[in-house]
Amino acid sequence: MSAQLQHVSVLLTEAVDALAIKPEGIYVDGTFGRGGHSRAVLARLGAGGRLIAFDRDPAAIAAGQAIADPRLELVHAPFSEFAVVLDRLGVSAVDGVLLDLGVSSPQLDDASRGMSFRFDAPLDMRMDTSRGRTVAEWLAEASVAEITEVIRDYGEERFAYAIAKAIAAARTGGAIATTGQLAAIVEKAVRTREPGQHPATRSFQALRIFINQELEELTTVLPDCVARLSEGGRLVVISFHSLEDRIVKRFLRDEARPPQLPSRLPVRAADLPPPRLQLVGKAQRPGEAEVAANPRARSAVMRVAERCGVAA
Ligand SMILES: C[S@@+](CC[C@H](N)C(=O)[O-])C[C@H]1O[C@@H](n2cnc3c(N)ncnc32)[C@H](O)[C@@H]1O
Repeated sequence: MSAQLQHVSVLLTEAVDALAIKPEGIYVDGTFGRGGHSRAVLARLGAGGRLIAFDRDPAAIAAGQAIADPRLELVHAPFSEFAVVLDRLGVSAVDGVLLDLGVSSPQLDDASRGMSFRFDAPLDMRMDTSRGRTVAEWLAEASVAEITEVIRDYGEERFAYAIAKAIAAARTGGAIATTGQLAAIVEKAVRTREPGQHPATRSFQALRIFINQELEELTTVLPDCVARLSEGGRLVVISFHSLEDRIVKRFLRDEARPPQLPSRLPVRAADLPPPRLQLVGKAQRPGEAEVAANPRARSAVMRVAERCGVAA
């Protein structure tokens, strides 16, 4: 791997500590990336432990082949297939799940992935390059209303409609095939610049989240993780933007809330199912030293919860 295409794991020690690893346990790393967290989990597992690591990016799975460890099972699949994959592997319960969401540095820094406006490259943005539509393909067909909705909802971009109209106007003259073309179109349509931020930042983030269905993936996997955690098992989630963190925060809060008694029905609190999770500590953010060493860590937020007693 070239020095440029490495990934520095965020909250590495904190996340692995939060998993409270039992040496003989079964763990899932839902986002293998370049395996920084996975290696640290393996280092704490005993000979009988097991780690199942997912990544939807074939390049991540290929990089992981370098780890020759019989305790590690690498799975090329989106983590929304968590339950199906665990069934296929004959695993009914696990002792911990880690999700380190979003994209890896190699995905952002490899120009050919088309995720960044820093390079001029084919407009792709898929994490899983083996399937699905590229952003260029989607932009060729989407309506102005659809493009507006994506850029507004996933990029929280004020100028979403102006950008969508500019995209629709530009494509009449030929396909928008490269990151450079898209960045130039967005730059002209955005009327007020945010200090220290490229005008295309929000639009690129929005299109990446949309094309990879990142929020749907997260919404699908969270309940499946809880359903498969053994008693005392930990769920550790690191998010990188407010849309993801909001989903994680609300999900954990709702799962940890004591059941609400219906006011007019004759139901006793003891008859209601207990909460499935309890929160472990508060949301944790990287310290100044970590952010100084790895600026991509600056927006990270880690939340941890533990599975409560599992009913027999
Ligand atoms: C932030 S990186 C993880 C880095 C990793 N923890 C490490 O230390 O090297 C996120 C990784 O998760 C993968 N990923 C993101 N969403 C995914 C999903 N829904 N299913 C499977 N993999 C996903 C990406 O392809 C990327 O490789």
